[in-house]
This record gives sequence, C-alpha cells and structure tokens, in this order.
Amino acid sequence: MILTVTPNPAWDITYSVDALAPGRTHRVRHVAERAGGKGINVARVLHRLGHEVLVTAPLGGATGDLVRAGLAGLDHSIAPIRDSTRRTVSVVTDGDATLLNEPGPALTAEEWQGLRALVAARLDQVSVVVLSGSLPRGVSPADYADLVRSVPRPTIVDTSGEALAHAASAGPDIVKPNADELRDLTGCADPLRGATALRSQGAHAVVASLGPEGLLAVTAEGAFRAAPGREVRGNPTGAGDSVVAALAVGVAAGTPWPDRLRNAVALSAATVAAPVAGEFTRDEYEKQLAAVHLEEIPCPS
Ligand SMILES: O=P(O)(O)OC[C@@]1(O)O[C@H](CO)[C@@H](O)[C@@H]1O
Repeated sequence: MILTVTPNPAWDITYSVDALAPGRTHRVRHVAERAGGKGINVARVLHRLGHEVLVTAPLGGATGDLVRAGLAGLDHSIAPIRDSTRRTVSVVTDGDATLLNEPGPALTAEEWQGLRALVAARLDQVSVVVLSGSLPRGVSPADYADLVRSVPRPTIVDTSGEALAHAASAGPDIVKPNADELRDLTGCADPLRGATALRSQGAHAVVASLGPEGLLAVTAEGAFRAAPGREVRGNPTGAGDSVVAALAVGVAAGTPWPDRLRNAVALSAATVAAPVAGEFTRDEYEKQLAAVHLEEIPCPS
C-alpha cells in the first residue's frame, strides 16, 4: 500500500473562464468542486491506476466535512482538528491555471501529533510514503523534517520553500520541486544545477517538474530529461501530483529511473488533458507514454 500525507488539505474549486483579466468581472463557464490538496490528488491518481492507497490528513469544520465526504471510495484515516480546513480556487483558461490558495488552519502541537500517530499506526502495511503539499500554520519545517526522518520507508516529498529545504536534509528518497520552487530555494536559474545543489543537501534523488518541457531528474543512476512528445492543452493543476503518483509506483515496484520518468511524464501530460486535478484517461496516458522523449544527460561537476 502507498500512504499519502496531506498536511494542509483543501476543498478545491475549479472555475473555467474564457480569459482572466485582473480588475474585471468574470462569468464562470463551469465550476468543479472536490476534495483536494496535493497528497489527496496523488491518492486519487494511484487509486485510478489500481493501486492500494491510504489517505492521511487533518480535517476540521464544515469544509473538513466536505473534504471527508469527497474521499468516499478512497481508504482514509483522518486526524480531527478544531479549525476549519481551507479552500483553494483554480481559475482555468485555455491551457493555463491561476491558483488562489487559502493558508488554511493552524494546527496545535497535539493535532500534529495526532496526524503523526495515524501515519505511524499504519506503517507496517505501507511500502512507500508520499508527503505532499504546503504545511499548515503551527507546523514548523523542522517538525516536518522530523516526520520525514521518522518514516522507515521510502519517502517522496513534494513541497516548497523552507519546508522543502528541511525535508531534503532529512534524506528522503525523492523530492519533487517545480522549476520556480527549485530556483527560489537554490538561487540557480539552471534547473540541472539547482537539482544537483538540492540533492547535495540530502535527498537521494531530485525530480524537477518543468511544465510543458517535462521533467529533469538527478539520481544515483545518473541525470535524465524526459519530455512529452504530444502537445497537450488543458488544466495544468495537479500535473505535478500525477508525477508524484507515477514516481511512487516506480519506487514501490523498483522500476529503473528511465521508465519511472517516462511514466511520470505521460501521466502528468494525460492529467493536463483532463478538466480537473487528479483525473486522466487511460487512452491519453497510453498515447503519451508511446511519445515520451527520454535522454540521459551529463551531471554537472
Ligand atoms: O497550497 P499547496 O498545498 O501547495 O497546494 C494545494 C493545491 O493547489 O495543489 C493541488 C495541485 O497540485 C491543488 O489541488 C491544491 O489545492
């Protein structure tokens, strides 16, 4: 089983509009609402792929009740919290998404320990742990690194800023920043240099998502670039979560890096083609998989 931890889950609202213009009134063409937060999206993708998955998250208030109801069909273990779970809004135009993410509740030390206890209680059934998304207020990057360190299983971390820096130093198997997160953290404009610098801080592998250009990975088996071979337009929200889901499957199965990356790029591109985060069709996934370009590249010295 793959266990996902979503420290700051959300009720995700997706608005589709023709074009986005700040300061103007927008008539929304379509609204989609669902349980979200990165780890929950990862779990949904894993479930669609046929993998056994367990969602863990803190939830509270009326929004937390909505998220809990939205997890029907996914095995989940929830830490109750006093404050209300957040909402996130994704405004989607043709091929682009603008995100408005509320900060979410502050967790007390007891509530964070409650979440950690849920994770610990199920570890004996788990092959890979995915920790994904932002940290709630009240949880320090050091607390987060401590959680990563405490998990005696392969771990994949997708977060940003100080939380990413601390998590990387806790020695996870993979960290997956996007290009902006990598540049902000390492100060390197070149993602290859950035990924190499982040890996030297302790992560065993760094997989950077580069938007339409695909993925760049620096691993113990070498450095690779993987790019989609078929153009996709749609909603990029959740594309990174599909990358993480594919990497988790690859880690669980012990798949070699080039195949992990091919699967990750194809699944991510298929997710962009679907209207809401965490969705994809098998048909698009398979077409994308057949078209991925993968190359091994020299590691910078
Ligand atoms: O605020 P975070 O935790 O960084 O990201 C949350 C979020 O924007 O990420 C997902 C897409 O990856 C959305 O479904 C979700 O609401």
